[in-house]
Amino acid sequence: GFVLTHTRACSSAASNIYSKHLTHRPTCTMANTGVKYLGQEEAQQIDEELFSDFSFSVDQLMELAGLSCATAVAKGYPVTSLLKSPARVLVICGPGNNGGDGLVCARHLKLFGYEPSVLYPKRPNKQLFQNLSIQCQKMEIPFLTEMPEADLIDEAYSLVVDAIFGFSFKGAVREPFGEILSQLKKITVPIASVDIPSGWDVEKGCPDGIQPDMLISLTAPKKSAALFKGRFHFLGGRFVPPVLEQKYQLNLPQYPGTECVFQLN
Ligand SMILES: NC(=O)C1=CN([C@@H]2O[C@H](COP(=O)(O)OP(=O)(O)OC[C@H]3O[C@@H](n4cnc5c(N)ncnc54)[C@H](OP(=O)(O)O)[C@@H]3O)[C@@H](O)[C@H]2O)[C@@H](O)CC1
Ligand SMILES: [K+]
Repeated sequence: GFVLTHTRACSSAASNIYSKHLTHRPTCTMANTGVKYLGQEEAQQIDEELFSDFSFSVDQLMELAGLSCATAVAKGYPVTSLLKSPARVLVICGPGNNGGDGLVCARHLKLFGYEPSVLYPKRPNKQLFQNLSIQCQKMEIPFLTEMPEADLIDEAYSLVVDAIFGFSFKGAVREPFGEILSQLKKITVPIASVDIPSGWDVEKGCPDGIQPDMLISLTAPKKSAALFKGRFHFLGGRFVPPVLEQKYQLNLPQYPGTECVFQLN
C-alpha cells in the first residue's frame, strides 16, 4: 500500500481568503499518522463491503460523510471569520454519491449558520437523492438553475463546496461538468472538495485541474490526496468498524473525543 509518513510544509493555493486579506495565516504540517492512501479499486471495495457484509445503508453513511464535510468547513472557515455576510456557500453536486454527500453537507451548513445554495445539474432518478433534495428545499436552501460565472461566484460567495465527483470518477470529464470545472479553475474564493478534487484522477491527480484549499477525505485518503497542496486536509466518515480497518490496514488516526473529523494537515 501507499503510505505517507513524511512531514511537509503546506503551500497554499493563491485562491484563499486568508492569503488575500490576512497577514497571519495558520501554518500547517501533515500529521505523521501513517494513514493508508487508497487506490480507486480498494476504495470501491471497502465501500461495497460496508454496504454488503456490514449491512450499512447508503443513507446512513452519506449522512455521516456529509456531516463530516460541514464540520470540516465550519472548522476551516468559521462563519465569524468570513469577510462577507451572510456566509454564502455554493455547493455543487454531481450525479453520484459524492453529490449526495454534498446535499447532506448543504443541509448541515444551513444548521451551522451558513447560507448555502445548491447547483445540482444532473439528478439521478433515485428515491435517496429525491429525499435529500426535498430536505434541502424544506430547509429553504435555494437550487440554482445554472452555473454562475467565476466573477459572480467571487462576488456573491465566500466558499464553494465541490461535491461533483468522488472515487468512481473515470476518464475525460463530460458536460455539463467540464464547463463547471473550467469556471471553478478561475475563481479566487476557496474550494472545499469532498473526498477527491473533482476532475482529478483518483490516483494520479490532475496537474492543471482545480486546486482546492480544503480536502475532506472520507473513510481514508485516496492516492491523489498526496498531491493536494491546499491548507486543510481533513479525514471524515468516522464509521469504519475496526474489523474492516484491520482487514485493509487503514491505520486510521485516533479521532479526538467525539469529533467526526480529524485534521491531517
Ligand atoms: N465508503 C465511503 O467512503 C463512502 C463514500 N461516500 C461517497 O461516495 C462517493 C463515491 O460515490 P459513487 O461511487 O456513486 O461515485 P461518484 O464518484 O460520486 O461519481 C460517479 C458518478 O459520476 C459520473 N462520472 C464518472 N466519471 C465521469 C466523467 N468522466 N464525466 C462525467 N461524469 C462522470 C458517473 O456517471 P455515469 O457513469 O453514470 O455516467 C456517476 O454517476 C465517494 O467519493 C464519497 O464521496 C459516502 O456517500 C458514503 C460512504
Ligand atoms: K469532489
